[in-house]
Amino acid sequence: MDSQQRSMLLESSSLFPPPKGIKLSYGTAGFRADASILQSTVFRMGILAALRSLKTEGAVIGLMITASHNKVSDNGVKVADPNGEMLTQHWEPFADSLANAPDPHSLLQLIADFAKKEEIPLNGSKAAAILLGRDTRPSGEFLVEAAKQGICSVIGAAASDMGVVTTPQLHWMVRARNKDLKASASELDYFDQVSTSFRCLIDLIPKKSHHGIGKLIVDCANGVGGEKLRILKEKLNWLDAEIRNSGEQGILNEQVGADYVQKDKVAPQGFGPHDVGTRCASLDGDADRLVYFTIIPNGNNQINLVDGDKILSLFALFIKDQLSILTDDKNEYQPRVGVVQTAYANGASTKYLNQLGLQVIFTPTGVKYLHEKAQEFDIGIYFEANGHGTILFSDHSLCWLEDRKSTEKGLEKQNAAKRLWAVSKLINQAVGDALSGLLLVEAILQHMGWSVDKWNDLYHDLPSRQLKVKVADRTAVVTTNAETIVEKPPGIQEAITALTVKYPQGRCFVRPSGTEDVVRVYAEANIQESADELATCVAKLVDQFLGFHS
Ligand SMILES: CC(=O)N[C@H]1[C@@H](OP(=O)(O)O)O[C@H](CO)[C@@H](O)[C@@H]1O
Ligand SMILES: [Mg+2]
Repeated sequence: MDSQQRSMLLESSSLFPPPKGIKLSYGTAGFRADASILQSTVFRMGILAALRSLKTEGAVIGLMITASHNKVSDNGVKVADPNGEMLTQHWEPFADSLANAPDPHSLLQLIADFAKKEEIPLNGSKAAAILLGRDTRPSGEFLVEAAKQGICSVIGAAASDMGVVTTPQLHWMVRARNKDLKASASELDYFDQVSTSFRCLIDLIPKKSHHGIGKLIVDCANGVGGEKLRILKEKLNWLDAEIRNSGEQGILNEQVGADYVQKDKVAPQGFGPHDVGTRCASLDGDADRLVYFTIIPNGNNQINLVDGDKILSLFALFIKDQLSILTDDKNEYQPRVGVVQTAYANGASTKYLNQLGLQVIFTPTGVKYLHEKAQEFDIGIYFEANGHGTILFSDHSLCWLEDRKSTEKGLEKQNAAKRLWAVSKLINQAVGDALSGLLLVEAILQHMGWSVDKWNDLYHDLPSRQLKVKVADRTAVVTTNAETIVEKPPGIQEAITALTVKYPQGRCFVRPSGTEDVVRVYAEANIQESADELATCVAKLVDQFLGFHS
């Protein structure tokens, strides 16, 4: 590292002292904490993003400032790699050390050692490019400034501020700039691609199933999704959607949004008995999660939840149908389709997907794991139960589709190829995206002529319950087998198993959250009372083993 670089880093980092007595961790989805303590972390992630760009031959790297579904006073930061995916896991320990370095000199030493090990040129000879985005949190403004200062303290690095965007939009732009070589890919290009491919799917609907499926109402969590959906709606003359909770009045994520709706299984604020019978959807604060629901008549705000597992099942079914039109000759090339879930997937969904003849694979929680697994297939579909997911198409499957849609003689086959091609353009190839996911759900329902109830009837969820337990040190919980078994502390797994076997169709697991300071408990059983009871008993167990008892 040359001396100018050294002094720039020392000088700028002295302006951003880290919070005292707090250990930060990159976690399931980047750093998250109360926004007031995050300036130094975001500044340092600006440096990391610049180093990552230098390491990847000047590829564009993304830096998103968001705390997703967490409360408005929180914020967070995560890095997007060149193809728009989450930062490579191999750099996470470096992110942790950077965030926790106690003073400018130790920070400098860490950077120098890491740059040497990774052979990153730090002499100003190469350029680095970073795209910045943020959600609607007020703290985003000053945190973006901290990120810019971090980026600018690496010689040769330049930041482009994309302003307020959804998390998936930022990932999409990063990918487009690197992979599709659209150097100027912007939000407008995103809207163009998404709306064009959506229209293409609608135009390809066979005439006989062309009957309306009625209005959709979307809860936008008082976050960034409201404004973006409004823009999309203007571009699409076919989208009968009413936008609610767009942030003009209510508070971000407060009794609204996909996380609230999915975890508490109640209607968000602003929804009520007058919405009975209407198809409703909910986005989270940064619009990378999507769930659907309907309001139960006289149900005291209770809902029928149509979660990520059911969105996954709808997508899988549609893709399977189109592929079977396209490849009815068994001698033909058959793309390998795979489905990826986590332990939070409802057992009934896994059973349904298996019955469809699909290969289902489990990974630990966190889209970085699901995404990685889905990439092993020609068409990989992944979803977390909470509504985060997408469909990945391999380069090989895209070439095949491209060829089939132009050379195929039969109209039906040609249309099936065109539909699958449009799906690959509509659905975000970088990360789960509530807006493009919503448009794909709407297009498929319209294609099938299905009501939301018909969709929800694909299978019936096993009753489940999720609880959180505050413990002294959640890192004391170590799990294995895609988080379904607890290895440490010793004895707790045996106790959980002994409780679980008492309930018909019982399934239960615990794991430390990667985004909150809690241990999560998940229980499933044949009836709701049993799922509730099992979850409560296991939560007590967790408290006995790990609670604040001296
Ligand atoms: C049970 C649950 O919903 N967990 C969520 C939550 O992670 P935890 O590690 O469980 O806190 O936030 C992650 C990031 O948004 C998301 O990927 C994950 O699915
Ligand atoms: Mg989110």
